[in-house]
Order: sequence, then structure tokens, then C-alpha cells
Amino acid sequence: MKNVAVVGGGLMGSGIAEVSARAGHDVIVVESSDDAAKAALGRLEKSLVRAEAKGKIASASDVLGLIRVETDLGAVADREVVVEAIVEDEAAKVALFKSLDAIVEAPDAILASNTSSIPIMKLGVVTTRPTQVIGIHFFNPVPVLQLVELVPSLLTSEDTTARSRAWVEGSLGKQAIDCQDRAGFVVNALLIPFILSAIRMFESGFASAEDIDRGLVLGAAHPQGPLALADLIGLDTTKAVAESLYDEFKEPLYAAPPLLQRMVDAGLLGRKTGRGFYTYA
Ligand SMILES: CCCCCCC[C@H](O)CC(=O)SCCNC(=O)CCNC(=O)[C@H](O)C(C)(C)COP(=O)([O-])OP(=O)([O-])OC[C@H]1O[C@@H](n2cnc3c(N)ncnc32)[C@H](O)[C@@H]1OP(=O)([O-])[O-]
Ligand SMILES: NC(=O)c1ccc[n+]([C@@H]2O[C@H](COP(=O)([O-])OP(=O)(O)OC[C@H]3O[C@@H](n4cnc5c(N)ncnc54)[C@H](O)[C@@H]3O)[C@@H](O)[C@H]2O)c1
Repeated sequence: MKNVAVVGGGLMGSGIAEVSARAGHDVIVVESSDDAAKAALGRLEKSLVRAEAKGKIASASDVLGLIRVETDLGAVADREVVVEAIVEDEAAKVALFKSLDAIVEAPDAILASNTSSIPIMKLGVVTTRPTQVIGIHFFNPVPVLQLVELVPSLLTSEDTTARSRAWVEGSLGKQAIDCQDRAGFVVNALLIPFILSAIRMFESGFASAEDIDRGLVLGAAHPQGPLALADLIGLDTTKAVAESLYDEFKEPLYAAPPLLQRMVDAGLLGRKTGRGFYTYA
């Protein structure tokens, strides 16, 4: 598969577009507005310039030359694989998969979602080709983290799963694990209660954000603490993902703590807005 589209060029979509172009694919990114398209291009340029400066790629401009950022979803018509990476909102993703089904022409194209927590079946069944709908879940930052979770729904064909595996492992150089189609898959089912517990610990005044994070970095060898990680993920996404797991399992451990809700209401979304549990320059 050489022609790739990524719908949504935010934190994750720009990373998926970057690793696809670095693997030599022709990539189209679709964003929802001109401003969002400009922001996506800015993220791509910044990350590729950094990769060039570190000697990881020969030329940022050559890789950037493989990526087009568009605002018309019709641009994805000729793609062999489309990866959806828009906001974690089930209604928005359902609407998008209906549109993709109508637009994408190749009869065997793969329609993938990078969702963190929404069951893949909910997206597959709104298309006429659920056998070709699969979860391909990348991790943040995409250029750095090796893992991809492959999540076929009950209706996804073995051929779609095999071709998705060949793409992420063979072309992108990632490592895949297989997950069943339950909200949270493998990693988030374990990571989310951990991050939410850290937020509850901070909210209760038990320890400072810095000490909670230093505790996990120095005492459990995590690369960063859970509150810094929530800021990296984005607190809007953190909240949406928690709600989706709560919706699936009705377990209190997945309930979004009030502080998280208030921070999202206030627009304190972490790194992406400059302030979350920490403040960023
Ligand atoms: C309620 C919970 C809700 C969950 C929500 C959903 C979660 C989601 O579905 C799944 C996830 O992703 S879960 C989240 C999973 N994610 C995690 O768990 C992340 C855990 N954290 C980490 O892995 C590390 O702290 C970082 C890699 C973020 C920074 O590393 P550090 O050591 O503190 O800082 P450093 O020394 O600056 O960087 C080291 C190297 O990385 C490179 N680089 C950095 N940022 C980059 C970027 N944006 N782009 C490209 N490259 C980037 C950098 O160039 C350097 O390269 P070099 O060649 O070695 O010089
Ligand atoms: N943030 C993470 O750490 C992380 C990790 C793995 C998976 N994910 C998942 O990836 C997806 C994207 O998350 P993100 O962190 O990149 O979010 P983000 O908010 O950074 O980016 C979402 C982008 O989608 C765009 N968008 C929204 N609706 C659109 C539409 N209809 N058409 C085209 N573009 C549209 C927005 O303009 C925005 O740029 C979510 O499903 C999330 O759960 C996130």
C-alpha cells in the first residue's frame, strides 16, 4: 500500500502522516478548516526539521514533499489506506466513516481508525464494507513509540488484518500486538485507570503534581509521570477516552474525576494549549 490518507492532522494524525511519508508513501492529510490545515503543516514541518537536525532523515523538505494537506475529504478517493485520526467523539467518527464509505473508490481499500477507545464495530457497521474497517492504534509521540495495536472487529476480514499488519510492520517499521475489539484495547485498559488515579491523588491534595510524577519516574522508571503524560496526551482526549471506557464497562475506576472535567471546561488541555497540570512556554 503506497497511497495513504490521514483524516485529522492533529497531534496523532500529523505523526501518522510523518511516519508514512518517512516510509516513502504518498500521503494526503485532510483537515477540517484552513486554519487547522495550516497548524497541521506547521506540526509536520517542526517535527521533520527536528528529525533532520538529529540525522534521522536526510532531508525534511524531501519528506514534506510527499505530504499534501487538504480540506476537501474528496481528496481521499484514490487512497489504498485511510487512517482516521479526528477527535475522540463517536458521533463525529460515525459521520466520517459514512462519508469515507461513499468517497473511497478502491474496492479493497482499508478504512482504519486510530481511536483510543471507541469499539471498531461501531464504525464498521455504518459502512457497506465492515470487513475492511479495522483499528490501527498508534502511540504518542508516533515517530518515537514503536507499538501499534491492531484491532479487528468481529466483522473485519483476515485479509484486512493481514494487510494492515504488513503495512505497519513491513512498511512503517512498527511492532504490532493483536487486541480484541473492546473499549481501551490492551494498553489503554491498563493505562487509563493509572492516569485517572494519579489525577484523583492530586485532586485530593495527597501529594503535589511534581511529587506524584517524580515518584513514578524515579521509583518505577517511567519515562515521564502520569500527570505530565496526561498533559502530553491532551486533557480533552484523556477525558473523552475515560468517558468512553466508563460507557463500556460502568466501572468507577474509569470515571473522569471532577478536576479533569473542570480543567477541560476551562480550556486547560495540557501541552496543546500551554497549560494543564504544568505550564509550558
Ligand atoms: C485517562 C488516560 C487517557 C489515555 C488517552 C489515550 C492514549 C492513547 O490512545 C495511547 C497513547 O499514546 S498513551 C501515551 C503513550 N506515550 C507515552 O507513554 C510517552 C511516554 N514518554 C516518553 O516516551 C518520553 O517522555 C518522550 C518520548 C515523550 C520524551 O522523551 P524525553 O527523553 O523526556 O525527552 P527528549 O530527550 O526530548 O526525547 C527523547 C527522544 O524522543 C524524541 N521526541 C520527543 N518528542 C518527540 C515528538 N513529539 N516527535 C518526535 N520525536 C520526539 C526526541 O527527539 C528524542 O530523540 P533522540 O533521538 O533520542 O534524541
Ligand atoms: N493524544 C494521544 O496521545 C492519542 C494517542 C493515540 C490515539 N489517539 C487518538 O487519536 C485521535 C486524534 O487524537 P489527537 O490527540 O491527534 O487529537 P487532536 O485534537 O490533536 O487532533 C484532532 C484533529 O482532527 C481534526 N478534525 C476534527 N474533526 C475533523 C473532521 N471531521 N475532518 C478532518 N479533521 C477533523 C481537528 O481539526 C484536529 O486537528 C483520537 O481518536 C484519539 O483518541 C490519541
